[in-house]
Amino acid sequence: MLTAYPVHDIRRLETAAIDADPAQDLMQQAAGAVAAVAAEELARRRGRVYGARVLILVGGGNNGGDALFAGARLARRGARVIALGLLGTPHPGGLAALLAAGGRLLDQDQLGQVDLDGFDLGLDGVLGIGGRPGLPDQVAEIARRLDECDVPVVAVDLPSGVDADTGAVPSAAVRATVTVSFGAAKLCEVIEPAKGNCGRIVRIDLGFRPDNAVTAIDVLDEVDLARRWPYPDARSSKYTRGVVGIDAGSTQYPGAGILATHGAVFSGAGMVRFHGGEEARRVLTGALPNVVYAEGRVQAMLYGSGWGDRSDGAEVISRGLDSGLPGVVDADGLQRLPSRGMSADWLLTPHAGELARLLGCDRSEVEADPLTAAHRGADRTGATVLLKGSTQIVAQPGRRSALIAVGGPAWTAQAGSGDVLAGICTTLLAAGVPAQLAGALAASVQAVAAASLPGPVPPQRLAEQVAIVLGRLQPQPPYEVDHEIGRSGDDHGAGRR
Ligand SMILES: NC(=O)C1=CN([C@@H]2O[C@H](COP(=O)(O)OP(=O)(O)OC[C@H]3O[C@@H](n4cnc5c(N)ncnc54)[C@H](O)[C@@H]3O)[C@@H](O)[C@H]2O)[C@@H](O)CC1
Ligand SMILES: Nc1ncnc2c1ncn2[C@@H]1O[C@H](COP(=O)(O)OP(=O)(O)O)[C@@H](O)[C@H]1O
Ligand SMILES: [K+]
Repeated sequence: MLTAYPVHDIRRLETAAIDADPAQDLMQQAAGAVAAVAAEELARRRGRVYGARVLILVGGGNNGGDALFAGARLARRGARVIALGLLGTPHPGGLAALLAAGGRLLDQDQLGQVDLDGFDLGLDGVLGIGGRPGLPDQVAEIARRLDECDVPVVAVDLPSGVDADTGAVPSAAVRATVTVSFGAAKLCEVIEPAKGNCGRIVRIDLGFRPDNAVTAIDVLDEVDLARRWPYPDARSSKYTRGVVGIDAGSTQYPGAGILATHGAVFSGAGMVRFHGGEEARRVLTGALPNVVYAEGRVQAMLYGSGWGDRSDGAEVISRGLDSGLPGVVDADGLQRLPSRGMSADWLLTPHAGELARLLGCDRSEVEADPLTAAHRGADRTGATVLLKGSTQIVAQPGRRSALIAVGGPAWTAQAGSGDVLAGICTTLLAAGVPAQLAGALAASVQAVAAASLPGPVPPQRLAEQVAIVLGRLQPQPPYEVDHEIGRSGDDHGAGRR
């Protein structure tokens, strides 16, 4: 699991690392790492560093200092390095090192002297964690031109212009080929759209020790998925595995109930009770005869997928809340949440458009800053929110931490995937997994299942793949091997030749 932090926590981790070893020179370590990554990039593209043309974009802070010291190292290896001083005064020590190594400094007025197309590599040292999102127009124009000319860019610590704290890209920002990130991961590395500006990420250990910051964002990987999934064991029964109740679909959208049921069954529900319409029942009876239609005990409920304009939706959800059981509200149910507020044990599964409607804002606002939107959704409703999309974020009401699920291929975004996902979420709630972890595990397993396939498949097939992936990931118990059994003792070996 990777943990990402907002800037104020990163500064705190940095201070602790410096206090622990005051003699270390973090800037030189950072510069050394940037130079090494830049050299690798140059070697890959043109065979060697010697003679390469390198442009450094230099801001007025320590980020520019890192870039200048890195540039000095490249200049000492024979690169022709030009630094463009863009914001404020360049770091004096870094500049002196670059000039001593044979590099040059140009200011913005001399930009006309350089042909951006002719550079083999750019180093982005405009802004680091001290940067406010956005770039002044002239800097934005240079960043845009480098991108247009396909000049590879190595970003120092983060791509300048992104919002390091949210992953938003409110206006212009550098698009990096590689980002050399120092110490701890920043939120912009793990949340779209900023994640897309980072390119490949190379993390450099500067001795920062992770801690349990209340604002930390945990990004799950396959190992976490396998470790945290509630696999049944010898003591399990269908009730400990969990009974899922599904009230989804409608005459207009019968498929949603069918797909949600596939999600619940193939993610390992102990039993599924289907409370949706007749059309869906007829299909399910043939496709999944294990599904039960009788009323009875359930341990978690799903509401809302494919409800359309169902008029009694708000009362149905309200009664579900009164029951004290955990529940999932998806799709059309999200517009029918009771005004008295929800419970953090409940999971809402909106995509950006649905969350925008809940918040009364534009979809673009949610897409531009999904982390903030997910937190607002949780605070506004009182429920846990799984915001779906290319970054799948699970936020809880009143908490600034969040979980991010494993990311999947973009083709997962298809009608019906959300219904399957809602069914998987409900299986996990029924098995007793808390809502935030349930949302993150469900979104992760769907993403891993999709990634394990060669290409797009319909959502019911994706649900089946979830079962295959869960089987593959299941940790094997550490069986004691009894070497005596089967060894050729007098009795056992008698019949063998
Ligand atoms: N503190 C440490 O221990 C280390 C810091 N390092 C580097 O230091 C960086 C942080 O340095 P700083 O705190 O100096 O911050 P930055 O280098 O990010 O720059 C901050 C400066 O830019 C200006 N500025 C911010 N946003 C702007 C915008 N949108 N438009 C125009 N000007 C803007 C600010 O007014 C300030 O002068 C890190 O990202 C990293 O690269 C590394 O050397 C490793 C160690
Ligand atoms: N660009 C993307 N890249 C990867 N996964 C995505 C992307 N967009 C959506 N997803 C995922 O695909 C699934 C489809 O969700 P959704 O759009 O809500 O489907 P539906 O419309 O059927 O409800 C979700 O798990 C979501 O997080
Ligand atoms: K930068």
